[in-house]
Amino acid sequence: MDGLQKQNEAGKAHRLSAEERDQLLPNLRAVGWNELEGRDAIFKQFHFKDFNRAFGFMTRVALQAEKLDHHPEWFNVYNKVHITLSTHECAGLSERDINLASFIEQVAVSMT
Ligand SMILES: C[C@H](O)[C@H](O)[C@H]1CNC2=NC(N)=NC(=O)C2=N1
Repeated sequence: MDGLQKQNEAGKAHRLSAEERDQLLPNLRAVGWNELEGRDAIFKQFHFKDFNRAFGFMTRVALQAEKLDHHPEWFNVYNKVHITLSTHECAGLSERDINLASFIEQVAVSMT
């Protein structure tokens, strides 16, 4: 299945409404995700024990990102991984970002 088919199946992404944000963001805020200023995106910094853990985490996230056809913007130095999530298609935060962030949290918990 190609990216376009997957996107059509998933439907077109829409920017989350204020009500959707009120419902979906508190859980992520509680575990350290924050909205960026000046851009409709969410951001979190992860710290691992060492590079092996950080890169193992990134590998697992990368495989899922490819499956979802939704990819993180990220930055890694040694044991730190900084992640920004946003949706190009709607130029802002969509449910796809919330879903990927939730998956990332599960992986992070299993790596620490
Ligand atoms: C053509 C391709 O399906 C799109 O560009 C996908 C790929 N990965 C993506 N990742 C993210 N974070 N946002 C997107 O809108 C997005 N779109």
